[in-house]
This record gives sequence, C-alpha cells and structure tokens, in this order.
Amino acid sequence: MIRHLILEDGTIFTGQGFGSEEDTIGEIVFHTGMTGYQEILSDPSYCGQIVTLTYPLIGNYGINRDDFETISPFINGFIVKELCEVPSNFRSEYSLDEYFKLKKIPGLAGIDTRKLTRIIRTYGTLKGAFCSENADTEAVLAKLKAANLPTNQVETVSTKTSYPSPGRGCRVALVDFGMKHGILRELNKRDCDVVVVPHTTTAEEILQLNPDGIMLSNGPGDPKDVPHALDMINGVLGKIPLFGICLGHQLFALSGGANTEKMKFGHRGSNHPVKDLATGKIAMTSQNHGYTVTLDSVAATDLEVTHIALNDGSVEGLKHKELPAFTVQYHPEASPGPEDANGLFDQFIDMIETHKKEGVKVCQNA
Ligand SMILES: NC(=O)CC[C@H](N)C(=O)O
Repeated sequence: MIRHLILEDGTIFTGQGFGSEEDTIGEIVFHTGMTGYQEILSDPSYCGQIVTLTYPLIGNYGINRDDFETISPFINGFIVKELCEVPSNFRSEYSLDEYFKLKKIPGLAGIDTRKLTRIIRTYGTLKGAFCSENADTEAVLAKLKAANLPTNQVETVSTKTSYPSPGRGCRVALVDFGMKHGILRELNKRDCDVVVVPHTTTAEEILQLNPDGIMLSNGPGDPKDVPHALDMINGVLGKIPLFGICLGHQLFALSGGANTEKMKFGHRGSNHPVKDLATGKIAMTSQNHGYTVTLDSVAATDLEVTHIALNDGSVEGLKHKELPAFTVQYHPEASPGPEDANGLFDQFIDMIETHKKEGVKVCQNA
C-alpha cells in the first residue's frame, strides 16, 4: 500500500505503508537511537506523536514480550527508512508490521528519514498527516493546518486507579503521568513497596498511603497542561523525599515557581551528554522531551540547577536548595539507552534512608 506523509509546511513524502491502514495526524518527532525501537514506540510520553527514527534499518529483531514500556502504545504513527520484514531474534514474537496491524498503528517505510529530520531540525517540530495514495492531498493539508493537537494526553495515559507493586523495602508513591515501566522496574529492583497512583491524586491522598518517598514519572505533552499536579507537589514537598523524571522534573520546576517552554525540536535519543555541575562528571543519557525548564527562570526560586545538557546548555537537573527533592530531565531508567545515570535511583533510596534516620519517618525494614 502506497502511503503519503504530508507535513504542515506542504512537503509530501511518499513511501510504503505498513501496520494499520488508518489515517492519523500528530506532531512529528525524531529519535536518534540506533536500537531500542520497541521501548520507544511503547513509551507513553510519545502519546499522539508520530515518531521517525534516524537509524536506517528498523525492525530487524522484531517485537518481543519483555521490552515494552507500557501495555499498549499510544503513538499515532511510526516512520522508518528501511523496514525489516523478516526479523531474526530468539525473543521475537511479531514483526513490526504484524504488531502495528494488531495495535492499529500506521507506519510508513521507504522515505528519506534524513531529509525529514533535517526539515524538523530547520523548522522545528511540525504536524504531519498520513493519507492513502488516492487522497486529496490539498484537502488533507488544509485539515492538518486547522487541526489542534490534543492537550489531554496525561489523562489518556495515566492509570485510572491506584495499584500496588509490592516489595519489602521503602514505600514509594509513584505518580503516573504516563509512566514508563522502566521506572517501576528500577524501584522494584531495589525492593521498594510501590503504590502507583493516578495523576489526579492529591497530596493528602498520597500522604495517607504513609509513603517514605514520592516519585513523579515521565509523561506526554506540555507540563502546563497538568496544573493540578503543582499543588500536590507543594503539598508533599519537605514531608517526604521527592524524585522526578522528565515530565515529573518539569512539573517540579513549575511547582517551585520556575518556568518551562517548548523547544524547537526537543531531545530524543540515547547518547545525550549531560554534565553534573557538582562533580563535573558527564553521563551519556537517554532522552525524550520536547519541553524544557527555562534556565533564567530558576534563579528567583528555591531550586538550583544541578545538571546541564552539553549539546545546548539546557537545564537537565534540579534540586531544592533545602528540602530533600531532586529531579532530572533525562531517563536514568534508560530503556532504551545507556545506564550511566542509573545510580540516581540509589541516590533517591539513600535520601529516603537519611530522611528516616533523622527521625522523620520509620521505614518498614529500617
Ligand atoms: N518523557 C517525558 O516525560 C517528556 C516530558 C514532556 N512531555 C516533554 O515532551 O517535554
């Protein structure tokens, strides 16, 4: 099946459709990782977006049972240069084409993804639409230009009810704004007694769980679309240690009085160097974000910038100057990507232990 991709600037790419035959629209973003397409396509932070991969051959190890970051993907489309139709890996259960048919996600293969990426890098992230060979491209373009991108993605991807992921260690309330399973895996690995709660949970409801710490997950969209989380964050701040990742980091910044803004084309890849300003150490990090904390807005708050991106100097980490709370813009859980920053989960557990020793809270296994 021949399929077109139409960009809002009028560019038309024509390639081979795969997966579902549905026509979708979405914000087009590119990811530069060489591997990890299964984790990328199932990361809820891409909700509503069409993801293109810059690595030229995708699908060669298929889709397996173990590497999902959520149960069902929320992406609106996937674009690759060359699609591997016959995957070869002992874990593979589906080809990308079979999997996308099952999940009703349209794909496009055989277009020049370098050209597409250069357009995004030049003009910034733009809207795009998939349509069939026979569609009236002028009409699709007009519809695309008029279309508003959704603003309720956190509502779409967050759990509707709380659920436990039991352990014998510290109890962590994990606020699900569109949580990647990798975060839960890292907490479970450290034997945390996790309770995953919906994004609408209030500070009182969280404190009633008697947690030793709180984690703010990653998630899709603009952090300013989640204003209800700011009161919750301020309500628990200082009472229990806090760790936030990506959207969680941006919400922490907003709750502390700093600002966020949309980036031209964001950071999505597996090799973004980030500098820890306290130690001077550089970590290679996994990233997926289109918004960032505005550097100049942090100075007037009680927050401090702890990490910066070496590629563009943007804010990559924050901490509260006095209270036990820190956040990062990148993904210490990796999946996909390097695990250089994995120790941040241990830092969080250490922070909880220290907080407990100070007599504020007694942990189950203390
Ligand atoms: N992975 C994330 O949590 C992304 C955060 C936010 N949706 C952004 O694009 O910046």
